[in-house]
Amino acid sequence: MVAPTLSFENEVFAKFAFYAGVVLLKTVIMSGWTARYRLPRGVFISSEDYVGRSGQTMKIDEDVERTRRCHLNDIENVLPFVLIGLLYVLTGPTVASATLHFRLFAGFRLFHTIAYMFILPQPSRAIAFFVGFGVNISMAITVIRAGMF
Ligand SMILES: N[C@@H](CCC(=O)N[C@@H](CS)C(=O)NCC(=O)O)C(=O)O
Repeated sequence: MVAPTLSFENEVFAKFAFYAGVVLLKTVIMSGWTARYRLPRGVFISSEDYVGRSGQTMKIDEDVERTRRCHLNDIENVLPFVLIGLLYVLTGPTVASATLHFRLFAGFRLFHTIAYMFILPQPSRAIAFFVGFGVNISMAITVIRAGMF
């Protein structure tokens, strides 16, 4: 068995890097998604953004706000996944168990964005959130137990 290191020699780490990369990229893309609504609609976040745009005033746009909420929800969940996941890799989980955790998190995080941005009926977004939340809790418990014993 390969020692549980943060190295691509370690299959668990390689899988973690792949899925963490996917969800981090998705989080980064949310900025572009927000801009896609802001620019054509002339909806900006701060007063200085309106300088030189005659006739445009500050306003709230539901699509911009929805995209911002989706982005914030990613930040609330993806950053803990990356941090807890790194520690979890070092606990030496089996490849099967770790892959299940990573796939569930990444898959349901992507689904959370689809449910939020395309306004799927609840509880679709709530389910997507709770699966990812459960993965983070499960990995955190594994890390805490490994540190205790
Ligand atoms: N910060 C979240 C914590 C709970 C959470 O993430 N809930 C999920 C499932 S309902 C969600 O998609 N919340 C919407 C959001 O964060 O904008 C909130 O205020 O809702």
